[in-house]
This record gives sequence, C-alpha cells and structure tokens, in this order.
Amino acid sequence: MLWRGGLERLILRSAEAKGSDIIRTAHRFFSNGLVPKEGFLEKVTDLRLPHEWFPVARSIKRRVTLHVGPTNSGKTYAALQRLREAATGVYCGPLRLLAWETADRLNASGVPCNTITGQEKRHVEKAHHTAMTIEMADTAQKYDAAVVDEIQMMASPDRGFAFTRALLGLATPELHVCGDPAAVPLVEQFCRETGDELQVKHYERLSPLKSSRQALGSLMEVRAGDCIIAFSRTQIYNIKKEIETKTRHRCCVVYGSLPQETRSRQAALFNDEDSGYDVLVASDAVGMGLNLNIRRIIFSSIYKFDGFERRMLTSSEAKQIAGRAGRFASQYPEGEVTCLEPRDLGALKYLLKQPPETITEAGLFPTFDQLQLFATRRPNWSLNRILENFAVSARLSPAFFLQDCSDMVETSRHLGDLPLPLADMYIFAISPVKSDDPASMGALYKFAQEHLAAGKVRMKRVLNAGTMKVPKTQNALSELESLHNILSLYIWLSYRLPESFDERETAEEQKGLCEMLIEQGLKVVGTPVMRKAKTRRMIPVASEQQLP
Ligand SMILES: Nc1ncnc2c1ncn2[C@@H]1O[C@H](COP(=O)(O)OP(=O)(O)OP(=O)(O)O)[C@@H](O)[C@H]1O
Ligand SMILES: [Mg+2]
Repeated sequence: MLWRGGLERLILRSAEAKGSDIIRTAHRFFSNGLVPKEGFLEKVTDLRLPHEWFPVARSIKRRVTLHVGPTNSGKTYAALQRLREAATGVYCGPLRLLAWETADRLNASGVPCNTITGQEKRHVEKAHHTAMTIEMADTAQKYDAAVVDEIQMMASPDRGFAFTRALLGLATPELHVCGDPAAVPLVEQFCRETGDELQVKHYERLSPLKSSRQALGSLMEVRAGDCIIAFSRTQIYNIKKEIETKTRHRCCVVYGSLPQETRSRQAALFNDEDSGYDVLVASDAVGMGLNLNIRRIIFSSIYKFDGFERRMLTSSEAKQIAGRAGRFASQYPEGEVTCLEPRDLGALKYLLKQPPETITEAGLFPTFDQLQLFATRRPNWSLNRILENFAVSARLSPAFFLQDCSDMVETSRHLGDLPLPLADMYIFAISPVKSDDPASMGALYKFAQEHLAAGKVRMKRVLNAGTMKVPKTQNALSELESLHNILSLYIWLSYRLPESFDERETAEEQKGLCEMLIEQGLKVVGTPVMRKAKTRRMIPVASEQQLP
C-alpha cells in the first residue's frame, strides 16, 4: 500500500514532462483490478500547484524578462533580438500567421528557423530555432532562450491554458515574455511561486497613433493603406464589393475561415506597394502582433458577434486592432484610427482611452494523463462525462480558472456512439474541427469511424472525387473553405495518428489546389464583373448516400 502512495505522488509530480510512462504503469496497476486508495481522485483533481507539473523547467534557474507596453512599441522585436543571439531557441505565439512571420524574419536575418503549427512543420536546414503556435510548445525540451508572445492571452476563456502552460513550463534559463501591461501582476505572482527571477521592461509606442476627429462616413472616402475592419464574412465581401465598385481601389481580404496560407498571401499582396492591391478588408483576425503596411484602421462597426451574443468590442480588442496602423519601420510612420459610422466615434475613442484592465486569472486545464487517471475508476465513462465531472471536482487556486472545454465536450458527444479508446477520443475532441460547420463535423465522424473500423482512413472513402471550379459566389467560396477545413483536419490528424491517416501528401496536394481556387475566387467574389471561371479536378465531401 505504501509504494502505491509513493507511485501516486510520482505520477502527480511528473504528469507533464516525463509522466506518460509512469501513468501507463499506473494504468496497468489499476486496471489489474486494484482499486485506487481513498483520496486518490481528490489528488488527481487538485490543480492548485500547476507549476509542479513541469519538472524540467523547475530544475532550471530561469531568468524571466517581461516586455510590456502598448501595441507597436517594439516588445516582440526586443525579445526576438535576444532569441537570435541564443544558440537554440523557440518562439511561441498566438497565431499561425505570427509564427510564420517570425520564422520568415529570423530566416531572412540569417538565423535558420523552423516553423511548427498544428497543421504544418517546415524544417529549415541547420535550424536550431523554431517558431510555433503556443499550443505546440514542448515543455520537455530544453532551449537556451524562449519567447512567449501576447501573454495577456492567458486570460482567454478557451486558449488561456496554452499560454499558462508555456509560461510555467518552458525549460530555458532565459524566458522572454511579451504583452500587455495588464498581465504584470499575474506574471509576478507566478514567478514568485516558481522561484524564477523576474525583470519587467516597459516600452512606449514607437510611432504615433491618432484618433481621427471624424468618422469616415462613406466607403467612397477610403484611401490607399486603409484597413476596414468588419466582423462577418458577408460584411467583408459587401465592403470589398462596394469599394471596388465605387472607387479605383482594389481590396485584399483576411478573415478567420480563410485558409492560413491564403491569409498570408493576401497580407503579402497588401504589403507589396506594387501589387495593385492597396486596401485591406479584414476581420479581427489581423488584430494581434502582426506587422502590416496599414496607414489607417477604420472600424465598420464596434460591435461583434462572439459566438454567443452581439457585443461591443472590449477596450483591449479595440486597441489591439487599432495598433495595426502606422507600424514602426513600415511605409506609414504615423497611424490613424477611426470608424465608418459617426454614431460609433465617441464609443471608439472611449474604448481606446481606457487604461488596461489587470488580468487576475489565467486559464488552466488538466493534462491528458490527469484525465486518464481520473477515468481509472470509471472505465465506461465517455470523454464528455469525464470532462464534465472533472470540471466539477477540480480545485484551483484563485489565480486560475478552468478552461472552457465546451467544444471538446460537444465533439466527444458527437462521436459518442463510437467505442474509441480514450486517448484516440481525446485527439479527435481537441482536433481543430469547426463545430459550427456541419460538413466539418460530419467529416470528423467519418474519419473516426474509419479509423476505428479499418485502422486506415482512405481519403477517397470519406471524400468523393468530383469537379471543382473557381468559386464565383460567396456560397461556393464558403463550400470550398469548408472543404479546405476538412483537408486541414485530415492533415492535423495525420500528425497525431499517422498510421491511420497516412495520406498526408495527397491531402496537402488537394489542400494546395483548394487554396489556389480560393485565391482565384477572391479576385472575383465581391467584384461586380465576373470572369469566366476555370475548372479543376477536386474532391468535394461525399454525401451520406455516396458512402459505402
Ligand atoms: N529597434 C528597432 N529597430 C528596427 N525596427 C524595430 C525596432 N523595434 C521595433 N521595430 C519594428 O517595429 C514594428 C513593431 O514592433 P513589434 O512588433 O516588436 O511591436 P510590439 O510592441 O510587439 O507590437 P504588438 O503589441 O502589436 O505585438 C516591427 O515591424 C518591428 O520589426
Ligand atoms: Mg508583438
């Protein structure tokens, strides 16, 4: 009995970095019919000391530099300067676009840098540096220096945990953390708990950003270098159409459901002075850390639908977006911000003037190992039931909140009748499926079904060959975006379940074709004159009836 207690302590201490073997041992131990000791589950759901989950980081004396200031104040630049000088290093940021931008910058400055995101891995010869999306951060790997960007995202209800995990868990003697001053007290508290040495550096905006005295009033008034912000796809295309019909300007677009690669190319087209595209119409997908050649930000509205309700932007969101104008060292030395409608001007100015609100809680989420241990006494429970019950039992210290896992719960419910092993179900549940897109959810179900039944997921069994053409309407474009989504999902799964999802190359080819068609479509969707569309072979999603 004594050694079992010791084993439990070991499991809890080592859960993150080197725990999986121990957890497996524990599983064998418990699954042999031995019932865990009283109080064991209370320990598993005790999340009050998350810094203890990262023994590799705790074994290093870390010096943390917190770079804080308003947007465009050179925080990320300063952190990347230090990263460049380190022999090995990692950059962890909130967006794929930002990971790519950072890797491109490092590569261009002679520091070979890989890129890793959930859906892609680009290896560069002789690279000892990697830029990645925060969810990919590896807490078992040691680095000479590491950067965590946009740390205020710790407070994000659905992604905060990835930032908390990177902050507490990156194993490096030199950690640079960038972000909003709102995060200072919490980072100070965490560094006291971890025993890390902390230095806070404050930055000032490098180039001025002024609020216009007047609203734009009409899209006829747009000028080169303007970026109009809108919060729905339809609005984005309506604005693009109006600008291209009524003025001589041509628009690039950037929004969430557009493929990442297309977004990057649209941003590059807009940044290129000679491309003929001089206006950007974008959602708040451009709102964080990115460096674009924007002279003026124009909010078409200061209200957005956030998935639950139509609400006013927060002060932090408005500032992040406004901060894209007049980036230092860009074509425009001074930025300007305004709105389209005169009625929004007062509220916008108010939002931009608000002092940053201090963050008081960071997101936290149990590791898979912890969930698995929690499930040892309930072998028949589904993942959604485990998650819901874990959430009820979890104990956290006041500096943390438990991450919103409603998407995971919904996805595992959706796959509920498939008797997948817990580990596989977990992978499907955290996959980047669009839960509001029935085609994407349908494809995930078929992927899981094939994986379970055959151990091989042949794309042609789930997707059916057909003819695809350049989309001429918003609906056709939306269908193509959805297909792109499904192919991205296959690729994402191929990195986690490579034996079943072994057609990554084909999926990447099809995804590339999809991107090309979408990009051609962007030239015509929203513009008044339709060109003759070209036709290409593509694979649209099969309907239920077409499946064997
Ligand atoms: N000392 C510098 N020398 C040259 N360029 C600089 C310097 N500092 C910053 N820049 C450039 O200014 C721009 C803004 O800097 P950076 O991206 O670091 O700002 P930031 O404070 O991180 O902004 P955000 O909060 O929006 O992420 C970048 O293009 C960066 O390369
Ligand atoms: Mg930055």
